[in-house]
Amino acid sequence: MASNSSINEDKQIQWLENGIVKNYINYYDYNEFENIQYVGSGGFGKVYRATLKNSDTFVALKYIKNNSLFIKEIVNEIKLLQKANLHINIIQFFGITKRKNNEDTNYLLILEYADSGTLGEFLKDNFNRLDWNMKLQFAIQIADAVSCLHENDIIHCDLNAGKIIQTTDQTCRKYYPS
Ligand SMILES: Nc1ncnc2c1ncn2[C@@H]1O[C@H](COP(=O)(O)OP(=O)(O)OP(=O)(O)O)[C@@H](O)[C@H]1O
Repeated sequence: MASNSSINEDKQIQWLENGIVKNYINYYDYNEFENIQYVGSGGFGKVYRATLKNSDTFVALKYIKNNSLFIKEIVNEIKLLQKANLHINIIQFFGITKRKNNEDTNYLLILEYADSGTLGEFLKDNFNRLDWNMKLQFAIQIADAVSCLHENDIIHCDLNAGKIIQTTDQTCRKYYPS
């Protein structure tokens, strides 16, 4: 008899596969990515930087470990990201891809790539150089993004300077609503 966790896992995988077939989730073939480089690890898996073939634009590929807990997590993250996908200070979600790993299939989220590290790293190096105008800009952007999350009934639960990542344009900060 199938256990509860494997039934749940099947349901989550079904949701992902339906999303691909019915086009409520954009799907990209893993072979379309190149220049794949490791960026860092989090609680749920690893993050890589990559480009799509024939494109110079970087994306982040967030690999989620393959078991029922993490499949649930990836489905949850996709639902959250799709709700808050249009805010300038929230990392954009582009779709998913799949990577075959022997018998297993791993799903990866395709996200906008933030190329300038975390706000925490930035503050470590620049804290004494910040003027009030910059501090105000940070506060406005953070409050604006959090307000967008709350309008969509999302609570971040772990917002800190290590979870805020930056793009080259140092005036634009991005948040990841997981
Ligand atoms: N879209 C992205 N662009 C650039 N770097 C990213 C992106 N997403 C995550 N990273 C970096 O990859 C690393 C792992 O991120 P990840 O989101 O998996 O872990 P985390 O921030 O600890 O959150 P979690 O609570 O999900 O474990 C971190 O160093 C993070 O700054």
